Amino acid sequence: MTGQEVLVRCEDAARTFGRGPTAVVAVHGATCQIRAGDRIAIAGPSGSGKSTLLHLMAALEKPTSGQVTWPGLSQRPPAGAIGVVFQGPSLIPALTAVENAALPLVLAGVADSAAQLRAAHALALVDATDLANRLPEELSGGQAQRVAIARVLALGPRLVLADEPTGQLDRTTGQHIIDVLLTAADELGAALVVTTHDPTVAQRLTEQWAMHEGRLVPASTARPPAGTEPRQKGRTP
Ligand SMILES: Nc1ncnc2c1ncn2[C@@H]1O[C@H](COP(=O)(O)OP(=O)(O)OP(=O)(O)O)[C@@H](O)[C@H]1O
Repeated sequence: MTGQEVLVRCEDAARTFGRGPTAVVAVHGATCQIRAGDRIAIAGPSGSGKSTLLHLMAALEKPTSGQVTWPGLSQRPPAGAIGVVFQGPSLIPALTAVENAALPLVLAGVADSAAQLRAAHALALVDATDLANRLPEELSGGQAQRVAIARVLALGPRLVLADEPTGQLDRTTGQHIIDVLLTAADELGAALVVTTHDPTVAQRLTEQWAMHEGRLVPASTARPPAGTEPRQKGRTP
């Protein structure tokens, strides 16, 4: 088990939007790392910088100061190795669930038949095999979110970053989505980071971090990550 391998390292990474008096510091210098096998919740109110921090980790945003590196991933910034699940599932309406899940693979140049097979496997991981031939309009919010998660899993990511994946769902469905993410991360051997407003969602992850006005608050480790070595003291945050 590569429990100590660092997948993402943020060193004093900050992101400011705009300039001058109207500039918004979305993330003040954040220092943290995500390791293989981690199960981390990042909680915080709306506007506290959770999405921006996730985007920095996913290389969707560049830090305005400090740096983000991916020591355990072969490509920098990593392509495909980091999967991002967004709050709204944003499936393509004209494509079936399996076609949606296969789309990133097809766009990456994987042959259609192989992409469909991998997509079908990913749908099975999220318990959505029976939804494969449905169009997005025929799916409930929770079902659509499971398909969106399958779309990410089909790429075989080493790290899954889920940005408020339960934000638009009722509590029971939201908890099911967390079950699905945890099971799929275990099956894939991927690390998992989930941002949330909901403390009951945050408690489902092994480790809880928090954002407050753009600052990452030190972690409280609820329990040691399953299958990994005990954490070293002084880990940040
Ligand atoms: N592209 C952008 N341009 C300008 N300001 C932005 C941009 N993205 C985020 N911000 C600002 O940065 C701050 C942090 O936003 P962010 O979306 O990271 O917070 P959040 O905690 O994820 O919020 P939510 O839970 O509502 O999604 C907010 O004040 C937001 O308005």
